[in-house]
Amino acid sequence: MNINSLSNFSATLLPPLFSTAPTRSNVTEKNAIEGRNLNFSIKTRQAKVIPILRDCSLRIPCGQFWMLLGPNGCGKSTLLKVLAGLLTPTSGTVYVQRPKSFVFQNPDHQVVLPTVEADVAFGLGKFNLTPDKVRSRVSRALAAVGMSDYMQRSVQTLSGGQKQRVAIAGALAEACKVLLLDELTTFLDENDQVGVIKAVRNSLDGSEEVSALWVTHRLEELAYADGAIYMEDGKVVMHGDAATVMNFIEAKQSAYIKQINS
Ligand SMILES: Nc1ncnc2c1ncn2[C@@H]1O[C@H](COP(=O)(O)OP(=O)(O)OP(=O)(O)O)[C@@H](O)[C@H]1O
Repeated sequence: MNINSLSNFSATLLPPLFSTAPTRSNVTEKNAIEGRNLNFSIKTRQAKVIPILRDCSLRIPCGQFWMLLGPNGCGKSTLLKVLAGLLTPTSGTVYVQRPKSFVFQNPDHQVVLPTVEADVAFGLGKFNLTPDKVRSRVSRALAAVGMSDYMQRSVQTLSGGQKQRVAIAGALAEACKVLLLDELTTFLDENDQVGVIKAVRNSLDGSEEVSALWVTHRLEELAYADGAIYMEDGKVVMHGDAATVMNFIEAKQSAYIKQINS
């Protein structure tokens, strides 16, 4: 069943995760990402305030691969952009380990240089590294995403999934601690979907330092995750280990099917 069918089905609200806002002194060092009581609203031209995120709290431990799920329009991308610092929350507080990197849904917005090697090396210009160090970082990052054999390839000849993996390698080469990944598999065929998701899993498994939050509406992708957050209507309604969240969503699906059949 498509997860979008559940959007109007009632959800259990969680008790608050935190009693205080995260600051440099009270943030849990073992967490890569913490958001507390995040609200985000937009104002229309008629000055009407529309809430998009409502009191969202979340906590993602270091070194883990988490997914953010929920029906279309529930606020997943908005929450990810708030965590990335691309949007400022109306209220609430955010802590995300640095350096962090946001990988877009459309790799053509991110993979821009002529060859794979040049593209992955692009972000390293600011570090003043020797050519040998640059090459070594690029090789390691491409190995982590299973793209070592593509170093000299023209990016124009890559599939969508391979471009996504190059974009992820670019973030890894810069020693990013947190990857924020926005619906990377939406436009990919099944092979490329699995390739990209395994590339992220592999890059985390090879380093305890990297954590990732992956936005998706494909329930089957939860099989690759350590933990997950399920949202509806701008709210976080469930978070925890991947199996618990999977059970929660499946129970909602069963209850929904029963309801429409009764
Ligand atoms: N700048 C904006 N102006 C008006 N509405 C917005 C704006 N940004 C987001 N929204 C609305 O906020 C809600 C959440 O959008 P968001 O893109 O975060 O959802 P999503 O869960 O990522 O959706 P999808 O799965 O379809 O990508 C949607 O109803 C969207 O139309």
